[in-house]
Amino acid sequence: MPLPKAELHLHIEGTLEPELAFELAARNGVTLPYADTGALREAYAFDDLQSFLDLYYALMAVLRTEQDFEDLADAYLARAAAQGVRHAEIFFDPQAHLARGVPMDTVVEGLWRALGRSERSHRVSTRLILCFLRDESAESAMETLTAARPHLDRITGVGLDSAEVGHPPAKFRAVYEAAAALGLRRVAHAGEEGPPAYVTEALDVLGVERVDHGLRSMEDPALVARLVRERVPLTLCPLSNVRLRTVDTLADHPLPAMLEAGLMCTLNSDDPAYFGGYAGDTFDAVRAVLGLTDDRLRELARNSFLAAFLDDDEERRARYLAEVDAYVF
Ligand SMILES: Nc1ncnc2[nH]cnc12
Ligand SMILES: [Zn+2]
Repeated sequence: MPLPKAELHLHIEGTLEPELAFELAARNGVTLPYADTGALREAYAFDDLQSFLDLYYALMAVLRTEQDFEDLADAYLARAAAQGVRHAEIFFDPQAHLARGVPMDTVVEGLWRALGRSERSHRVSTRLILCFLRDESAESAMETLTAARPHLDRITGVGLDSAEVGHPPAKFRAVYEAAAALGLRRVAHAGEEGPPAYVTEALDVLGVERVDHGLRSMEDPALVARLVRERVPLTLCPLSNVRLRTVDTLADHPLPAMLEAGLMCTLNSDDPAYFGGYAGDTFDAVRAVLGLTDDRLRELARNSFLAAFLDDDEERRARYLAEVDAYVF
């Protein structure tokens, strides 16, 4: 039985496995520029974040109907459950779909068809987090939030993703203020490829409660001290960092140093269909390669539930934490 855990950094579009991509392409009459799943997998050799994003956005062409989004989310939840995920906070990128003529309604309601029954079908509780694309304009982000207004009963928070460098968090001050006024929780990618100053800005200007990645915080000792002091959760994604070449190899990943420094780290899979592993695979990999002790793995699992947006269901959080404490490695 795998260690119980929460997944807090997961792009649902990044769970699109090649097999499902071809199935949806056939269903929707979309022609993919790859002969088969093997040829598509061969394209998964990335130089950096942008080279990944180019393929990630291109493959979304197969996602058209509510059924497609439901199937995508259902496939993810089944895989996650098999790897010990008990709670998943799932990002989605509505602007990438709106730009292709797929309405917000189709995306949110399609995802919700899977998420709304996930506790029964997979024993996984869920939250949905709407991400703004930071390489689009601040006005577009605000329009997206407005388009999401009728669906806020399904949406727990907002996030910020896509190409980081050159798109500092402060660009999105107004939309984060509007999101906070609507009662939405706030997270943002920062310090993945961008500098530590973006992490500080995400905290101070956007008011984020968790930092997605935050890897480059390690370059700034004063920032590390602050993150430790304020117990800011970082949603780390080591397999993603290797595939996008922010670290050379998994053995070079700063996770052990980050834990040693007292940072509140969590382990996540980011875009598992592209980066070679889901949540359980990620735990297995860091255990094998970085030699983390059972106590450290338990700490990472506990952190994931402590950092989850479960404030409206503390009983559930306590149950999940008890499952972690009772786990025998
Ligand atoms: N790792 C990542 N960084 C930024 N934007 C993303 N969108 C999907 N995956 C992402
Ligand atoms: Zn991400």
